[in-house]
Amino acid sequence: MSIDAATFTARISGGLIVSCQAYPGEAMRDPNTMAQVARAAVTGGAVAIRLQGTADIRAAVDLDVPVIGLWKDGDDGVFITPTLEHARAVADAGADVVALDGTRRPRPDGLTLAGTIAALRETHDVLVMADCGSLDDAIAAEEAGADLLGTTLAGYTGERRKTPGPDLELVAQVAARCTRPIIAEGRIHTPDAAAAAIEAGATAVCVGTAITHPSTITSWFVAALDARPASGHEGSA
Ligand SMILES: CC(=O)N[C@H](C=O)[C@@H](O)[C@H](O)[C@H](O)COP(=O)(O)O
Repeated sequence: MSIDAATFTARISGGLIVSCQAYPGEAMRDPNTMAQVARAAVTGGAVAIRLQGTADIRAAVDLDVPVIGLWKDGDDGVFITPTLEHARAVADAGADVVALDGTRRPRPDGLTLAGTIAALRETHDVLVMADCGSLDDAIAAEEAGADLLGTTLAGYTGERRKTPGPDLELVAQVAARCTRPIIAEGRIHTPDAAAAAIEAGATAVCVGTAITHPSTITSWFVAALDARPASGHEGSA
């Protein structure tokens, strides 16, 4: 399905987008598994789903909420849908919105962000979400023609401190300077943090790890238990 920017924005406004991703080598790295997790998130009220990889996007074509698709190639530098070719493949797989690196860093194919978005639009009727790491990124991405601005890369590009929770200061800065809808994304680990991101000016929030990455969630609980002095009630043998 193709969806226009106004309709998409209305659908996600004030809502929760759930990012369903498993990383290379992980137990849940399987398109059908991710599609099932996505369906469960929709049951819980997700207004849109973010999926990584063309196979995962194709496996979730039956979702009745819009899909934000991306293709991570590597994990260093420009790796979120880094080239026009990646962006076209994500659109071909059926994503309604193509999320791509929205930073000002050089892209591996030598295109600018504006050139990438323009060329993608020549061949595909999709929206573009720019994953940004700073206010300057967001301003440049808006000028380049992005439909949506994400704070996805805040804390990962060297321009912003990696805050323990969401970078609410950046959300507020982007809201004050830019006109495109803002998706607050990155390290939103609690319902209160999600609400705070909307208060800071986000149009919608996107949560990944805290909902869909059981290994990390488990490690949070384990760390909390390990941090306690050894005094648990062990019962009698
Ligand atoms: C920086 C980067 O590579 N972010 C990725 C973007 O798709 C994902 O690994 C994150 O899980 C996603 O942004 C959601 O964030 P969080 O998992 O913190 O809720």
